[in-house]
Amino acid sequence: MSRHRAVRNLTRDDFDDDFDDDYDARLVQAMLELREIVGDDFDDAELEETLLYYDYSVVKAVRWLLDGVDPDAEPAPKPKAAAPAQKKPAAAAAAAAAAASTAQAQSKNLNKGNAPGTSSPAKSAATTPKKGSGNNSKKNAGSSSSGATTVQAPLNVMQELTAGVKDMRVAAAANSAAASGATTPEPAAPAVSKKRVDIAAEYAQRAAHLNLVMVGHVDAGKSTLTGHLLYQAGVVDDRQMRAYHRDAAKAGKGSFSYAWVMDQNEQERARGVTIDVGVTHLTTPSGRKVTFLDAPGHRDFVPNMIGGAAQADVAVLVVDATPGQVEMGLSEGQTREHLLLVKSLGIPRIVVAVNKMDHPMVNWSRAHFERVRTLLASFMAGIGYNVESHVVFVPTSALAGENLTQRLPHGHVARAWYADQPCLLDVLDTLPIPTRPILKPLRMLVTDSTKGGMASGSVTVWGRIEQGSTQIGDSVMLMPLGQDATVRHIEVKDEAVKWAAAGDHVMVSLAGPDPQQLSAGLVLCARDAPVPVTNRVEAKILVFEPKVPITMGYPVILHQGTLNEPAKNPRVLTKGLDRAR
Ligand SMILES: Nc1nc2c(ncn2[C@@H]2O[C@H](COP(=O)(O)OP(=O)(O)OP(=O)(O)O)[C@@H](O)[C@H]2O)c(=O)[nH]1
Repeated sequence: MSRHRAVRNLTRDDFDDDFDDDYDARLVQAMLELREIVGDDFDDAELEETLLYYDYSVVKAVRWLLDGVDPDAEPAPKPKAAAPAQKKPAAAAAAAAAAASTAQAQSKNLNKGNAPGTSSPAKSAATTPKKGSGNNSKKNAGSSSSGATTVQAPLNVMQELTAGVKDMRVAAAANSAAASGATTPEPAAPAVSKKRVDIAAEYAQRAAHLNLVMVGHVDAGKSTLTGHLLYQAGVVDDRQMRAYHRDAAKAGKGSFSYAWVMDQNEQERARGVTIDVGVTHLTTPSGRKVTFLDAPGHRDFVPNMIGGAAQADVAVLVVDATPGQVEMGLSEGQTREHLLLVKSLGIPRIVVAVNKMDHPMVNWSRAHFERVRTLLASFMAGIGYNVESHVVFVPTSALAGENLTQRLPHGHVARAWYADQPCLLDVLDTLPIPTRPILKPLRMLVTDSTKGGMASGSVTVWGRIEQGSTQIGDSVMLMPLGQDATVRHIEVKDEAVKWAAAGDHVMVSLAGPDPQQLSAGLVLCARDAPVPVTNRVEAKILVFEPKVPITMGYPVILHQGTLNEPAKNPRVLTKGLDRAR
């Protein structure tokens, strides 16, 4: 790009002495980034002009070009100049260019003697960018309750507390920002662009998607079951599986070879326990997409398990059918703890895989299966599950791969009592798919992040979209940082996509945010409807079997996705006995 090129009415020669190579490099970099996002619908001059206007901010330029929204617009009484061009008349473009010139000059302290009337940068409300924005603006303003500092409505269950906690965490970090004047940003005018994907329409065409979390006591067989299921479903091919068998046997862990499909890191394999939540996907025979979150069963990793369960629609509880194991898991083990957590997180349905049915002490005995079913059903009913309608029991052998993706074959020892009944995959294929709030403003809880990504100068975040949707080019915001960002790349199930919606586990590359400030627990929000910031959460808490009285000052840890924070000054407002339902 030429260094002295005229940009419509804005000519660099006007202040050539003050442009240096640094500025050229910034412009070239910004041009490249902007081009990557907006595609070929705008010519170089338009991109350059917009970037100059917005002081090289790619995020703002995208906002203007794709959404038709001036990100710097304020409700000023008298517009002083137009925002930069989005296919607009030459006169307006000239005004914008002049304004850009002024803004640029000011930003570099050029003090070139600006013409009267253009002495302030043209960052006031300039043009009404696109039709329809007014109505949406009102709608969004109502739904975002900007500036709220207290979550007012008492919430019904602990699942709601978790939602509230998001705000609390947001507030905790925002408090420091508030000291420097930062507050919950005002909702900006929403965007409507002809280039945008109609996500609601595309979503209606898309295959159903279900998120499952595998929970249960340590060694019940969660990873083996998930790994074997993936192998039988063809997600893991024969060659890969042979390598797992070979490597596991070499390490003296032959019985864990299917678990190695899920337990990928060295520590997990050496210890024979899951530590991190493994995420995998398969497509069922009916075409629905299922995401598996393989949670750790060991008590040391319960916070990781909560992080996984918080992202799930349904829990698959894996229990060891060998004598004494269910009793143990239910008395002090993680079967009990996981069930309580799953219930408190609001997961409405449970599929129980009564596993290790092949074990010589069980040998696919109906009596063992029924014993396990009775014990668990009684416990689950006690914590509020409607076992009849919301819990399904399936006998399985994860190790032998029986009753996972195929029903028990003729001649199988259990056919006398389980003939032609559903295998695990059949059950997963018929579970109801929850309704997703895709039309609400974007909320994605960041569970992990890194500097860099699929495009230069970006950061990458992972998480599940809780509500709303996003697409490439979207203006978004990381809260509570209040940092603007532009969506540059999206992956769902390891595939690049143009958009993603509520329920999707996504990897999103963003242009704009400061990589140093990234952390789990941030919320990626719609720019025009950011999540409100608060430092108080009022919640109704579901308490299971309290062992000590809960009083003022009782220490409370709040879990939000992968983030765990002690609550400050917890106070009990009202007490009441209300059985869990
Ligand atoms: N006999 C028998 N053994 C099984 C079965 N499923 C798993 N196992 C064994 O149980 C042990 C633990 O299996 P994992 O899959 O690692 O158990 P897990 O529940 O994922 O363990 P964590 O994730 O660490 O809680 C391994 O030795 C498996 O081979 C089964 O169906 N039958």
